[in-house]
Amino acid sequence: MHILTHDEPEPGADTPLLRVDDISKEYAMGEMTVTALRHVSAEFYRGELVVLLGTSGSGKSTLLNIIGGLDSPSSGRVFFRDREITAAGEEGLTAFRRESIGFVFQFYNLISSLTALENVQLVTEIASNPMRPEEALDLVGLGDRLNHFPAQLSGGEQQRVAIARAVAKKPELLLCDEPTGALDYETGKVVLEVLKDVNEGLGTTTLVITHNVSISRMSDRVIRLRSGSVADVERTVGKLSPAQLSW
Ligand SMILES: Nc1ncnc2c1ncn2[C@@H]1O[C@H](COP(=O)(O)OP(=O)(O)OP(=O)(O)O)[C@@H](O)[C@H]1O
Repeated sequence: MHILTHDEPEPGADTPLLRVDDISKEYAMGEMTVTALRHVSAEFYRGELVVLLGTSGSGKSTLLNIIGGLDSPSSGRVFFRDREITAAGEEGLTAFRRESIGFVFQFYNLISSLTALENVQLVTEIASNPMRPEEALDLVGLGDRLNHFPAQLSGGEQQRVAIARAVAKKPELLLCDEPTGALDYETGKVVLEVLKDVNEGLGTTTLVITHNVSISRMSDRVIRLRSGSVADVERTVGKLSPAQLSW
């Protein structure tokens, strides 16, 4: 049975890898102001797999983009270990994204004129301590598709190339925005298996945005957003593997 208990830090993992401290985000839309996030605080620990759950418009992507240094909050602070990334400046943010963060989006964002291997090489060439691109593609089960172009790959395979590209630089934090949103049920599960393997095999702290409550059962913790606020944080007891999930 799946039981959730209230949030407690993992034993021995009391220093968060990343901490979001009272962030709010407002967008000016002509005369109007849209509030995407309201006083959100959260902590993410090394090696965790955290699911960010919430209905459309609840602020999930905004939070993920701020965590990854793609966007900045209107107020509040974000710390990566003891470094305040909200005070980093453009150059510091670029280095943070390049070295420490891997992104996986719903639509794979591969370069169509480059092979799977070349798409991954784009990242490994600029990272300071990457794995070999072949190794990254092997990790996602695509060691035999190195020279395929995106159009010669299925949606699930393209998403696995995108995951290989994101993890090849050995980021400490992998941020995934609806990674199975464009995939059918079975293919989605294969992609979730790859994310689990990366999380467990490499110890990469992983955040996964989803609308799908069932996917939260493969997480260590679930953070639920509602109208831009954290509605609930729960630890998953009786974690399931993606193969055991159904929806
Ligand atoms: N660039 C922007 N300009 C104006 N408003 C924005 C912008 N980005 C997001 N918003 C608004 O902020 C709120 C939160 O958006 P966000 O994309 O973070 O939600 P979400 O939970 O990820 O939704 P979805 O599941 O549909 O992707 C929404 O009301 C959205 O319309």
